[in-house]
Amino acid sequence: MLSDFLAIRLREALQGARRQAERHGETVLATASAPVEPSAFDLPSLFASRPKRLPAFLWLGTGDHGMVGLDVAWEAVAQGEERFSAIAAAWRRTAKNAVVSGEEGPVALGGFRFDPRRPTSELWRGFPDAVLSVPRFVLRLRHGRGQVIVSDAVDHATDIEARFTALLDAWSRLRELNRNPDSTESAMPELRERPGDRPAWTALVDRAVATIGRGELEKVVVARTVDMTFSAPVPTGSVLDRLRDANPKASVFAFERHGACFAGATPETLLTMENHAFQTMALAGSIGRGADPDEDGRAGERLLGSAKDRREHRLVVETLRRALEPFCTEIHTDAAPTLHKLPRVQHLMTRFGGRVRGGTSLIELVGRLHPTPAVGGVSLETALDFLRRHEDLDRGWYASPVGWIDTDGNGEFMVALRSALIDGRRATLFAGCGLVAGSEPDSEYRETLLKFVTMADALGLRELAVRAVPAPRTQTGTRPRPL
Ligand SMILES: C=C(O[C@H]1C=CC=C(C(=O)O)[C@@H]1O)C(=O)O
Repeated sequence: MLSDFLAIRLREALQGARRQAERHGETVLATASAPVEPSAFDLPSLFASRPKRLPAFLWLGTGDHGMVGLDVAWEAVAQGEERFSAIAAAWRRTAKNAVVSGEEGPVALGGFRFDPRRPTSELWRGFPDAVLSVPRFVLRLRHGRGQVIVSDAVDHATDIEARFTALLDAWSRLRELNRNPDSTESAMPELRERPGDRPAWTALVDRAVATIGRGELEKVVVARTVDMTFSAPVPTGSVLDRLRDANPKASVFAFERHGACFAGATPETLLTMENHAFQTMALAGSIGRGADPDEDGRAGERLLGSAKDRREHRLVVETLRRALEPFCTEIHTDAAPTLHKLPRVQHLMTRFGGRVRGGTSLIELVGRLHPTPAVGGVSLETALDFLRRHEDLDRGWYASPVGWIDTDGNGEFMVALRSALIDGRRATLFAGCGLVAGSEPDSEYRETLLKFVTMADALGLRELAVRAVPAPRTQTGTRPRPL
């Protein structure tokens, strides 16, 4: 049962929303919230206990902010190049009219497709070009406090009492499920590389470097996938637990749609906004972690001193600055890149902060920034054209913005890296590398292995060998080869 307190607020919000819907002749979002004891819930287990096929959302930010959303009260879907402005406009209208009873208004979570001009493959069938959803039930933990937020969409004909009872019933069923999280049975993963993958990667990198050599491109980020198969359905709750525990500097996300779950632990902030203050970062240029502090320090120094990685990074910094300038009254950045050390890999990072002009929309600005040259390239159109022709892969939501927004327009969007699409007994893992003049297929290949490790580890694969074996330039074998 909902607490009496929340039940009173919910009925009040539903009634208010119905009056508003009668006045305006459109659907209105009703939201009620009340405090809960934060320690009563474990967010990954709550996510994992969702009934099959119920849409579910998980967001674990780098601070103490996390939330789980279950089911959908309101959703905007958009297709095509204008997807960001369409979603921004839909949210602005809905947020403005929402009827709120309690401290917290509705929170919407969503994601975007990397390139809407590429056809959607079977793999990403449940993930449209852009979706923003307000979950029906959200449990949000922030600053050591917890809130349950219940939302529903109401129109002039909604039977408020029937809706109220249905929400109470649904919530008590979900609370029951929270006590029975998914099985922790070992799903015994196997990771196989498809036989043609390594030569295809070598050919792709060679082609990109040749295109760069001809002066047609400065940088392009190419990506590849590996598949993991499991003897039983992937226990998502344990995977998300492991992602959270192993990646304290990353934001952990999971979006479950139509039975498939897109999840990851990404280190890259695309844009956060709070009361006109924004933050973003350039993250590009990578090297592995050393086995001990000395070796690790030397690897970091090599990365800081690598002309190739500095060029790869500088293009992101310059492009971000140019994209932000028209929208900002103030921008400050780190004077030089620093090392961002993650468990298996370290990156060059330049942080940006400042203030946006009044009226700037978080989602529209996210659309202006995406894709940065950390996942796309320079020049952007030539890089996208290169990827459309030569990258034999549907990126879906990988390398794209995922995040959340509230009714004041504050929120957080990350670039969905170090991620995988989990569907029953199969997971497809994604990783990419920035290529500039001087990039080499073998070392870029090893870099993708380092990037796969985040998800491979969480999915229970203990030893993803990151071997320094040079790739055979031609390979004709047909047997799958373990990595
Ligand atoms: C494209 C990815 O990483 C980006 C972010 C950091 C470093 C990168 C690099 O060094 O290539 C990439 O630009 C990925 O993880 O799939």
